[in-house]
Amino acid sequence: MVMTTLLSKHNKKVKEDLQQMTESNGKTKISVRDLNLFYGEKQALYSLSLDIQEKEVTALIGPSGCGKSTFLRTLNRMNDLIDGVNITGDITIDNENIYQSTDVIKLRTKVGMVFQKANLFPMSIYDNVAYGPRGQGIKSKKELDKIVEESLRGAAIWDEVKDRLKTSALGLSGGQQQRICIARAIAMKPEIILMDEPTSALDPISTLKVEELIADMKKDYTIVIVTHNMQQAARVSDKTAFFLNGEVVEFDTTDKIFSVPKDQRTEDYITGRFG
Ligand SMILES: Nc1ncnc2c1ncn2[C@@H]1O[C@H](COP(=O)(O)OP(=O)(O)OP(=O)(O)O)[C@@H](O)[C@H]1O
Repeated sequence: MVMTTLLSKHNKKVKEDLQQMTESNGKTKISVRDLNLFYGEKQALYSLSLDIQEKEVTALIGPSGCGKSTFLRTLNRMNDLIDGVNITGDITIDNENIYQSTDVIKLRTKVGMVFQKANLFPMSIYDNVAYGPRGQGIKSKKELDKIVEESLRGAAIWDEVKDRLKTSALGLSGGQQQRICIARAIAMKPEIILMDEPTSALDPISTLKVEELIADMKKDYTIVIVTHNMQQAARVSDKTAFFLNGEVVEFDTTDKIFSVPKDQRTEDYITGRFG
């Protein structure tokens, strides 16, 4: 009963947040054209083409193994770290082809990432958030204090941790750790944040908090999120791409995907007939 009330309150808040936010400004932030990806001989992505709009939340859904995480990782060239990966096609961010430019560090600063499991360092909350900015050469305590506070506020966790910034981040709950990971990403001042099933290891209450946070964050960031949770995609995203066997079967507004999908396979998936 308590959970039902919480959920309906949460759904209402997320919906209100979404409504309050101005309609997308219609600017394409990420443009993908004819993208193919091979792990050695094995093809994992087939001729993907889609445009991701600035300051929108785009959800990637589909059954296990259909290529969602692989695609997500192409957006900040994380697949470059895997031996034998071969990519053809184009991805441009702000009209710059990210596979032609060699500055991968700059790219990963602009395109931050939050993983399925919180992966904090065994150090204090403060040092976790300050880690990236320090790596960029910021030494002034005053400046770092400001970045840490702003990032923790941006990740909606400042009030919970402001009195224990110097204690170990690993002492926090899973949900809090995930929000620190989001703060750590924000501290790098990215424009795009990729999230790979960010709530799959979290309990329902922490999940709600992260979802509210995502809805709030899209005023500042372009967010691409992989999720297995269809309700989550419906709640937090503006656009949804349905992946199947390495292809994008359908990409449209989330409302349309969940109410009037064009492709029978999308309908079968979202109604739980397979997956
Ligand atoms: N490092 C890798 N080397 C070889 N094959 C890989 C590698 N990573 C993923 N694959 C394969 O690529 C395909 C797509 O995997 P991917 O993890 O992108 O799917 P997914 O939709 O994110 O799955 P899930 O929902 O289970 O996380 C799968 O067949 C997978 O086995």
